[in-house]
Amino acid sequence: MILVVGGAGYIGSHTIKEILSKGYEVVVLDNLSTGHKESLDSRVQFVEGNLGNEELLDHVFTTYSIEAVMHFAANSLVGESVQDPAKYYTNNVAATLTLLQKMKEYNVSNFIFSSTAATYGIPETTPITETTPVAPINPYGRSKLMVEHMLEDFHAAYGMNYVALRYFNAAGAYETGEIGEDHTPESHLIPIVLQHLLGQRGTISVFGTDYHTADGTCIRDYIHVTDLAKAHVLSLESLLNGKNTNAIYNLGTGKGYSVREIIETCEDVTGMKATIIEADRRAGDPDELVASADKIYRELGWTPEYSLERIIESAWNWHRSHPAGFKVTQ
Ligand SMILES: NC(=O)c1ccc[n+]([C@@H]2O[C@H](COP(=O)([O-])OP(=O)(O)OC[C@H]3O[C@@H](n4cnc5c(N)ncnc54)[C@H](O)[C@@H]3O)[C@@H](O)[C@H]2O)c1
Ligand SMILES: O=c1ccn([C@@H]2O[C@H](COP(=O)(O)OP(=O)(O)O[C@H]3O[C@H](CO)[C@@H](O)[C@H](O)[C@H]3O)[C@@H](O)[C@H]2O)c(=O)[nH]1
Repeated sequence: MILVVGGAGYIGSHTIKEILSKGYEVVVLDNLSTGHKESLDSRVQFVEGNLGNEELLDHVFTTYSIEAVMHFAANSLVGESVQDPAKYYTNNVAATLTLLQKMKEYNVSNFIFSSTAATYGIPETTPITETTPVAPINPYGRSKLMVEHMLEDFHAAYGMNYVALRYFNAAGAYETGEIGEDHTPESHLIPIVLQHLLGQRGTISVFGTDYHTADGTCIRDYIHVTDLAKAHVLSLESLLNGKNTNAIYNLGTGKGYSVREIIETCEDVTGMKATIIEADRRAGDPDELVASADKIYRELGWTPEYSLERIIESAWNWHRSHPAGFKVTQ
């Protein structure tokens, strides 16, 4: 059985679909702080509660025969992490340490971790490889890097095997449209643009038009959530079959798109016109973040399948059919 911590969230719920399709059983631990019970596949077992709760973890590890843990649970708003770093170090670092200690106690030694491109901070070169120096510039990125360091040390000292996946910008929705992204507040560009086109937001603010990029707006690498999910399954199998014991991989497409290009592609996909406002830069946004995902291709054969158009089409399918997110009953 695979324990998916944070499985009621956006990326976790999509990854569960892929894990189940490979025949594994899943138990989810989630406190529903940002996740949605409605996003959970009916085949999973669900335990509601906090991952930092030792008694609850005792219950989970004694009730289920866990062979690996996937850990998606975290707070992940960069701005909030600057305002309230204690929340980030408590939930993303301290609670994760409790989980790792319990895994050690119960001899569960396979761990897959949701890390982030935010560990690189403002990189000097592009595309970013796993050997590009890490230098996070906010508490969110630092909290993720701290867990990566813990994993390195737990691997060396206790034989904990892990894969840390540094996601670039997760986007899109499940192909059937039954689950998708539903964050409150929503901070991510693509859902914001689509919500605007659905009439749910008056305008879109473009944060900064004087970056060192061709059109002056920030460039990011948008990766479909199902492509991310498939990388998790390959990582899981590489741990279970002993091919991997400790690895860090970037997960991106290798293609960068500017904020303006994203808005234009949303307009093309929907056939609608957006109203934009050129706003100030958002603190802590690097000019350009584009991944080299060669390492995971070489080692695990992973390659992303979704183009930007298909990412946005899938997101549009979700937002149109669920204008209020999971609050709508189908
Ligand atoms: N969305 C992105 O673009 C992106 C990019 C890089 C990294 N990440 C990382 O990927 C992971 C998943 O991101 P997401 O967008 O799916 O986030 P999300 O907020 O949708 O999902 C997180 C889930 O964890 C749960 N959770 C949080 N704290 C918990 C706790 N203490 N105990 C139990 N459950 C808890 C939430 O209820 C939620 O269901 C996060 O770790 C995030 O930092 C996301
Ligand atoms: O209303 C908006 C929202 C965003 N942006 C811009 O759009 C780009 C993408 O922003 P967003 O979708 O918020 O993603 P990122 O800030 O790039 O962060 C995501 O990608 C990171 C890795 O690259 C992860 O670490 C984070 O968790 C994840 O939220 C950035 O240049 C933003 O300034 C706007 O111009 N207007």
